[in-house]
Amino acid sequence: MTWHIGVIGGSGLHEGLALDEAQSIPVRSPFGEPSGPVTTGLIGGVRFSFLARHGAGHVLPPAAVNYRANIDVLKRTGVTDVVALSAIGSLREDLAPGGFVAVDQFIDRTAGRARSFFGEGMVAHVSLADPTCARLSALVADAAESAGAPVRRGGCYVAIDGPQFSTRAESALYRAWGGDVIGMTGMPEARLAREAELPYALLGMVTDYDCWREGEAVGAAEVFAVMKANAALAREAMAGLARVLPAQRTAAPADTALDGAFATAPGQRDGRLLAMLDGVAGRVLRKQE
Ligand SMILES: CSC[C@H]1O[C@H](OP(=O)(O)O)[C@H](O)[C@@H]1O
Ligand SMILES: Nc1ncnc2[nH]cnc12
Repeated sequence: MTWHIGVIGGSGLHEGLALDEAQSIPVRSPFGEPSGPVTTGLIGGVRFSFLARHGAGHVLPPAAVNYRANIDVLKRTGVTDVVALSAIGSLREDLAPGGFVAVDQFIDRTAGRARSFFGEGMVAHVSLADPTCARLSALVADAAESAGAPVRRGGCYVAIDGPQFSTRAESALYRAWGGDVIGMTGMPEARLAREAELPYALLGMVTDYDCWREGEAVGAAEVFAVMKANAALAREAMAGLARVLPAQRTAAPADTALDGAFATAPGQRDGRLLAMLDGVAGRVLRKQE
C-alpha cells in the first residue's frame, strides 16, 4: 500500500505546503461544508493532500470548524494517514516556545461540537485509549527533528473550546491534571480521525506559556508571531516526512478501528445515516452487505 498523507494546517499555516503538480479539488461531504478545498500534490514522489483548518484567511473560529466534514473529505480524497499541525500553548517549563511536541494523549474539555460520525440508528464505539498513531507520530517527530526543530515525543494536549484563552485558575488546573500543552482544535479532530480509520498524529508548535506563569498572559499576537517564524520549519518537517516514510505502507492499528465497533443490529440501522457513512465506514459496511 502506498502512503497518502493528509495534512490539516492550523493557525499560521493556511498557505499550505510546497506541492509538486498541485491541484485544488473541491470534495463534497454529506456532513456539510469542510473548511475549504483540498489541495493535493506530491512531495518527493509521495502524495500529500492539504486542508486549511480555519479556512482561507482564517475565517472559522475553533468551535465553528466542521471537523466531521474535514475528516470525511480527507478520507474521500484517499488519504491513508492524517498529520495535524497546530499552534499550542505550553503548560510545562521545559516545553519552551519554538519547540515542537508530538502529542500522544488528550483531555477533551470541548462541548457542543459534533464529535462522532455515528449516532441514532447507527451506534458505534471505537477505542480511543491511544488516540494518536505511534508509528506516524514517531515518523513526524523524526521529520521535524531533521528539519532542525527541538521535538518532545509524547505529551498530553488539553483541548478547550476557546476562542478566549484560559483563566489562570484553569491553566493551573490543567497542569494539575497532567496536561502538557493546550489548544482549541485537537478535539474532536482526533476522535473523528479514529472513527474514520485514519491514523492521526498531531505535531504541535509551542507558541506561548499560556498564563500559568506569574505575570505572563498569552495573547493572539504572540501566537501568530511565533507561528509566522515557525511556518517554514513546519513545511520543512512535512518535506522531511516524505523522506523518512518507509517505501511501502504496512497496516496500522487505526486502519481497522471499526472492526467489531457497530452496536446497532443490521436490520435496525438508519438507511439515511448509513448512506452518509459510505466514506468513513465504507470498508466495514461494504464487507457486511
Ligand atoms: C490564535 S491562538 C488560538 C488558535 O490557534 C490554535 O489553532 P490551530 O490548532 O488550528 O493551530 C488554537 O488551537 C486556537 O484555535
Ligand atoms: N495558550 C493557548 N491556549 C489555547 N490555544 C492555544 N493555541 C496556542 N496557544 C494556546
